[in-house]
Amino acid sequence: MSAPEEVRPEPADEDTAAATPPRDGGGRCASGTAGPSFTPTGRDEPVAAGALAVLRQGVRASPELRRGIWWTIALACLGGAGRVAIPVLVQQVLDRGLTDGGANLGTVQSLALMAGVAVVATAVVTRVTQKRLVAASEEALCALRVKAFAHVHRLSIAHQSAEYRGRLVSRVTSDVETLSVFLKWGGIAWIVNGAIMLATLVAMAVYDLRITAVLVGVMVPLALVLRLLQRRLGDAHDLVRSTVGDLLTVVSETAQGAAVVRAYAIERRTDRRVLRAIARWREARIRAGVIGAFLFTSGELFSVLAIGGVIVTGMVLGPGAGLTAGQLVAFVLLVHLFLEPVTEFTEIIDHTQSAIAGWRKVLDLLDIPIEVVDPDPGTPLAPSPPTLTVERLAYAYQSGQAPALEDVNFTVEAGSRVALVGATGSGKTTLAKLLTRLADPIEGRILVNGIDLRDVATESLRSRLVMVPQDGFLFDTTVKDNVALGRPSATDDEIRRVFADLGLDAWADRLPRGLDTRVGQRGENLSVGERQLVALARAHVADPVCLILDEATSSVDPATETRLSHALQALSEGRTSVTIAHRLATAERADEILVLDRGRLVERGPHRRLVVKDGVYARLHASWLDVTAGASGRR
Ligand SMILES: Nc1ncnc2c1ncn2[C@@H]1O[C@H](COP(=O)(O)OP(=O)(O)OP(=O)(O)O)[C@@H](O)[C@H]1O
Repeated sequence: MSAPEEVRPEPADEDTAAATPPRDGGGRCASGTAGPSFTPTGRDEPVAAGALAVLRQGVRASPELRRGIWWTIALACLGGAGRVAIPVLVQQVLDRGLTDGGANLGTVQSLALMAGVAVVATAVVTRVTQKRLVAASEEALCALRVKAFAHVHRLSIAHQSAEYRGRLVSRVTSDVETLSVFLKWGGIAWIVNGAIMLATLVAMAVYDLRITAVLVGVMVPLALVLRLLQRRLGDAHDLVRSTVGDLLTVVSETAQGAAVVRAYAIERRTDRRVLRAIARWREARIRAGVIGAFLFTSGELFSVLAIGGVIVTGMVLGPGAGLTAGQLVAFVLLVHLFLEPVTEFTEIIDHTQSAIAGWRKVLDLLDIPIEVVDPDPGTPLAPSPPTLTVERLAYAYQSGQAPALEDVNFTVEAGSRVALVGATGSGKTTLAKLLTRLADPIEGRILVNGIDLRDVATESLRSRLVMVPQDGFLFDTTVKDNVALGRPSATDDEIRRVFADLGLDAWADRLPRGLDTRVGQRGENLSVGERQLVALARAHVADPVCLILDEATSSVDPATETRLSHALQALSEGRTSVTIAHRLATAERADEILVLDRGRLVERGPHRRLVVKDGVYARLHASWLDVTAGASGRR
């Protein structure tokens, strides 16, 4: 593995190309045109939305932040006023309590008491303000995470590809996290520090207008420098957020594909890819850090210049300036109070820009339109096997891209078993996803018992029409719990009966701890075929009236193959089923076969008829026979 230092970012390398799909005019497409209207990566570059616009949108997206905010601001300003009051009280003690005739004990005592009360009250008010801020920001952050997570789940399948997963994780986790410091401190500090500086300026101007004017004069260039740097810092933080997303994408993909990486001995290439992503992230952070550091030192530098300016002006004006001893001391304290927020501002700007960059990314995610809108209330489906009618169906993942499905028409009779076959990339999975409404067609419609799928009540759709995906995703819990996900109310006996119905009871009994065997992360303790067995049991316990099945493509051992095919047959009994058939036997057993070729339905009919035609199915069948013969020859 090469050292990270040797790695240099290569903007136009293969990985960038892989991680950044071509942009199509910002990823948007006109309404009614093909495909989703957003390309997640398309927005990962700094966008034009200004910081204030992001803040406004952000607060709108997190109403928790507005709750009681005026009280918090009022308390924060009260705390600020308390801090400004101390120098004024000190001045009063010096000028009114200590006169030429000696100390005026009564005045000193009452002023000292007032100062004491001011100090305690300021501390209490500041603590209450902090508590309110922390509570409001944690509530807002939690709600924002939940909202972003829920949004990710409702996104169309075009946004759910593995390529974007890392970025989506980054949006829900680290991008939201950038808001934390800003919401707990930075946001309110803008208001409080601004108020303290204003109040201090007024107090100083009352004591001496000339010295105050010098102080302001020194600070004006700093304001210009800060403004200039702030924009650059914003861009730098935007880049940091984008590179974090890219890094998570590469790392999650590499971790998920660890077996393939090892199998093909592509560790070095994979390492290089990860290191390149790390290098891009590191460089982006360094750039943001350098600008942030420059900002901070600028604040320090101008503070020193301001103090110097005040001292020199004081000396030039001399004793004839007309300032009392108390006013002089108060003035020095006020200068200190004025400069404290100035240096703090440089830090706040850094946090603010980082938060704005993160917020922008999260808001962009929430901005991705939900294309599959739940009907309200929607029509429930009858509890009997439905007839499926597909009319002029078309779908494209991206605008401008060749459609994955085009002008597809067919009917699946109630209770019949249909096999979907076709070469890889012919559109089988896309059709299955449209049949289960993971996305809506861009043209045409799907009818279930004459009801447009878009009008079917969501709960009814999910319980009556179930999809068993190819990878049969399992959660890191027991076999029983994974099956129970199909119907959480299912009892242990019912789950055992499901395995018996599918002829899988003997297999389940042979598992190390029967149905209580843990399946590991993503079900990795089980083989691909066994995972699908559990997924079939899960579908059976849900007791749907219509099944959309995607057979596992990986070759499985003969015993599991037999179990799978028996279980599939038992599962589709008395149900309308559409199975993406990757196996000869499944296609042969179906009542009807639909043959897809480059997104179009090119043949349909029973096996015996299609196999004798000189068409796509006959060729597929011939190649299956070859593969099967080769496999049995090897055995
Ligand atoms: N998330 C996606 N974004 C963009 N294009 C996609 C996406 N998923 C699939 N496609 C494209 O849509 C077309 C149909 O893909 P689909 O997965 O439906 O084919 P398939 O017949 O199921 O293939 P296989 O048998 O290999 O699973 C292909 O050209 C594919 O590249």
